Amino acid sequence: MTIALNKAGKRFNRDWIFRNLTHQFESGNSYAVIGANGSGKSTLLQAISGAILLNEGNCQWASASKIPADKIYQYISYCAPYLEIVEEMTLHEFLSFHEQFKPFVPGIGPEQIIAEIGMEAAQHKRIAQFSSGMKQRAKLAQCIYADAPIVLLDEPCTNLDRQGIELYYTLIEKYCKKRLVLVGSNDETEYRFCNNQLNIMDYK
Ligand SMILES: Nc1ncnc2c1ncn2[C@@H]1O[C@H](COP(=O)(O)OP(=O)(O)OP(=O)(O)O)[C@@H](O)[C@H]1O
Repeated sequence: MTIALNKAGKRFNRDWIFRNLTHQFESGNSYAVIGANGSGKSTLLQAISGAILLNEGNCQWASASKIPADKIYQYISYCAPYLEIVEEMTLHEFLSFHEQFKPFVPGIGPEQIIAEIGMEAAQHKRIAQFSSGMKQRAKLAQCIYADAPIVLLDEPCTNLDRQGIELYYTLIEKYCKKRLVLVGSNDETEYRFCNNQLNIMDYK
């Protein structure tokens, strides 16, 4: 999988968030998108996901052949604080529901995921009753266990305690090595495994 940004630019009203951004991202690599609060990390991840349009330049996605923009969501798994989860469901229901749209990595189902993320005791509790750290574990699980070649993680350790952060590293190590991973963050804890860095401040 490759993602190629070519002279990409995004503005909201008259404010350019980034401009003239040319960069190639490849499977088997992990990229930290860094920069101060409000610099445009989430905006860039959303543009790469195809959720928002660029104002100049382009983003091209390719596997064996070019992937059209309206199909790229099938190849992407996304975890971010601004993405909601269905809180009326229990964790088990939520994972089973999600699996119908995007299958999990082969051989893994909701039960095994719940065991691996250490949430057996909470699996039949409504997500609305979860703590913020438990919700984040559920979001990470839904994202990382999905069998998608591109993994976009925006502030992935939000609300996680030390054990939650260890779990995050374990999931990255176990399931993300061959994928294309982008982490939007200004906290090194979240992106210390990344072998590439892109500072959004360089594209102002
Ligand atoms: N829909 C929108 N309409 C107008 N401005 C927006 C919109 N979304 C984001 N912005 C602005 O774009 C800029 C970049 O925001 P973005 O959320 O991408 O930053 P960030 O680097 O992810 O920040 P943080 O580290 O705080 O999460 C900010 O000034 C923000 O106010």
